[in-house]
Amino acid sequence: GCGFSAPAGNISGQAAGSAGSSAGTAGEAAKSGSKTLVVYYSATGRTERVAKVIAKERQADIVKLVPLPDYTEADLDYNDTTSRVSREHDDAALREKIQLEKAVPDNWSSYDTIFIGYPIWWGIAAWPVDAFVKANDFTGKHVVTFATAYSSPLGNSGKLLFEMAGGKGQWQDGICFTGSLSEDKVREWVKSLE
Ligand SMILES: Cc1cc2nc3c(=O)[nH]c(=O)nc-3n(C[C@H](O)[C@H](O)[C@H](O)COP(=O)(O)O)c2cc1C
Repeated sequence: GCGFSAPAGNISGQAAGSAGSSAGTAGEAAKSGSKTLVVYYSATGRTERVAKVIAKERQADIVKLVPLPDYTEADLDYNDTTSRVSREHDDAALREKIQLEKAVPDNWSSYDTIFIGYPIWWGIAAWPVDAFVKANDFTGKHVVTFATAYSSPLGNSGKLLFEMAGGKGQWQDGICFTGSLSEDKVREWVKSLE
């Protein structure tokens, strides 16, 4: 078995754009000169939803990682042992060959905090993120990982990415959102980091 079960429910719709303002957060960030970037990969949109809430909450820039070529629905079929993800899962050499449309975000050196988001694939970070982590220097940066999954935790996904980054930067395990996504829960988590 693949060790994970189907989601308990669909993404629950939360009204976007609450009346709450994050101006205070932005003000504090501006004062300390801190600049945040949210970088994510998302195959089916769940991690993207979380990433957008984080970026809004932190007044951060946001960048989506796009694999070249991108994954089709058939590529993502983990029940098919011959699908692209299944073959990549079985063969680390294939994972290492994955290219991104753009691996180095614009103005990389201007950010001191980087949120990295990804879906959990077979217990680890979806591997399109690997190419991003390997292509950038995290020296002096504070990194927070986050993920979405049906049921799996972050596990050692963050530790593995930290190793791929050559042990550079100050990395902190964030959170893995499972089951139905709640934008309120994402906001709560972001606030708890401050
Ligand atoms: C190839 C593949 C492997 C997956 N492996 C796991 C897993 O090990 N544990 C889990 O809980 N969910 C797993 N899932 C489910 C995804 O983690 C989950 O649907 C995630 O929220 C998708 O995020 P996205 O919409 O940003 O791509 C897997 C999905 C795919 C496509």
